Formats: sequence, C-alpha cells, structure tokens
Amino acid sequence: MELELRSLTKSFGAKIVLRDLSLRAETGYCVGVVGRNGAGKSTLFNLLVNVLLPSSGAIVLDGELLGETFPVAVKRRMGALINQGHLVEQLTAVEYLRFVARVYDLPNATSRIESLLGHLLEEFEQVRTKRLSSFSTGMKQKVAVAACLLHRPELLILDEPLNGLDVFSAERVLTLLGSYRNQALTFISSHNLAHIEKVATHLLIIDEAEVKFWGTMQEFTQDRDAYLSDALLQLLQPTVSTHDLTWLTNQAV
Ligand SMILES: Nc1ncnc2c1ncn2[C@@H]1O[C@H](COP(=O)(O)OP(=O)(O)OP(=O)(O)O)[C@@H](O)[C@H]1O
Repeated sequence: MELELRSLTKSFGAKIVLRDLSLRAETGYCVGVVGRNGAGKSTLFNLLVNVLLPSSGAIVLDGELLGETFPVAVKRRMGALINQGHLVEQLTAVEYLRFVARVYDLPNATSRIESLLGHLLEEFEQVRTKRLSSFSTGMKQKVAVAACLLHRPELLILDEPLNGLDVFSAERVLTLLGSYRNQALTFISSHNLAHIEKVATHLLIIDEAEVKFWGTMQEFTQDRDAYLSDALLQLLQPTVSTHDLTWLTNQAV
C-alpha cells in the first residue's frame, strides 16, 4: 500500500488547523505523529479516516484519488482508533470482537479474538464473561486496539492508542504493533515520546498546523540530541508562561 498526501489543508472557518501537508508513505512505515496540544494531529487522523474533509489537497491511495467519500473497499483496508474508540459496552470483550468480525465479514475469527485478547489483557480469563461496561479505562482501550487489528488492516491509524495504559499494558500494545509493523502502513500519535521511539520508523512533527519535520527516525536523531524529547524541544522552542502563580505556589500569600 502506498499513501500520498498532497498539500492537505484543513480550515475551520477562518482558522487553518492543518496547512499544506504533503508526504508519501508505504507498507512497513510506522509514522509517529507528534507535536504540542492543538498542533493538528487529530485533525490529520480524522482526514485520513474520512471523518473530516480536507479544505484543499488530496489523499491518494495506491494511485487512486480518494474523493469526498472513501469507497467501502478502501475503508475495509483500514483499522482506526480515533477519539478513544467507542465500544458496545453491554457486550463482553469476545462478543464485541465477534461483532466487529461480522462487520468485516471475517468467518472463523475465534482464534484471532482469543489470541489478541489473551495477549493484550493479562486478566482475560477472569474477565471473559464480564461486560465491557465493567472494564477499566485501560482494559477498554486494549479491546479497542484489538478491534482495529482483527481484520489485519493494511492502513492502521491510531490516535493516542496508549492513552490510559500502564507501563505493562503499553509494552504489550507496543510489542504487538512492532510485530505487525511490516504488514501495514501505520500512523500513530502519542505524547509519550518513549513510545514513539519504540515503534516508529518515521517521524512527522506538526506544529501550529505545519509540518516541522518529515523523515525517518534516523534522519531526525542524526546530529541532534540523543533523546527524542530534547531534540523535539530544541526544534519546537517551548513558550514560557509569564503568568503570576504566587497565589498558588506561596503558602504565605
Ligand atoms: N471541529 C472543530 N472546530 C473548530 N476547531 C477545531 C475543531 N477540531 C479541532 N479544532 C482546532 O484545530 C486545532 C487542532 O486540533 P487537533 O485536535 O487536531 O490538535 P492535536 O494536535 O490533536 O492536539 P492534542 O495533542 O491536544 O490532541 C486546535 O486549535 C483545535 O481547537
């Protein structure tokens, strides 16, 4: 699969939230999308899954220009976790994934479901018969990740999939994504740069609606600080707050 973004721009009213984003990526790339809050990352993900329409520019998949409504055949090649995902919480994890399997016309998904849930949920056997409504935030998040992978998508779009996960769970998800990396083109965002460093082959840094860097992780780290977080801070220059907070920080005031 080859994905090309051509001068993708998105505005809300007069405000441009993503400007002139162009890139070409293919199967095997895991693109870590990073940038400060409000930079435009989720906007990009929403454009990639056809939830938002670009104001201008184009998305081209394997040479086919995707119009206003992506063809169903294209959507079937995608797996996406956007805005924390929405599960049907009256169902158990297995029932929910069976439902997802039916949506994708996957016969005999039982072994896939068992292995995904077994890998991601340490406590799978204990919660097998429990409804998702009784799951913790992190457990639900892992079920949502499993739902994205079940049909072996060729384009995997994960907006902050590690949110709410403890270090052990994050490790399980990252291991899974690392093993799957060569099968798909993945876009993943996270504010935890250690997660990005573990799984990404490429880096897309967005700041104030614009691309500040696009290239391989190696290209980014070359001649820069050894730590991705330090290198990112150097590139994006943090703004310093000048607000007086002594009422909060000084006991005597
Ligand atoms: N539906 C909308 N209407 C108007 N403005 C929007 C809308 N959605 C997003 N924005 C604006 O677009 C900008 C980019 O938002 P976006 O959610 O893409 O940022 P982000 O990089 O994902 O941030 P975060 O790291 O906080 O998740 C923000 O200024 C946001 O306020």
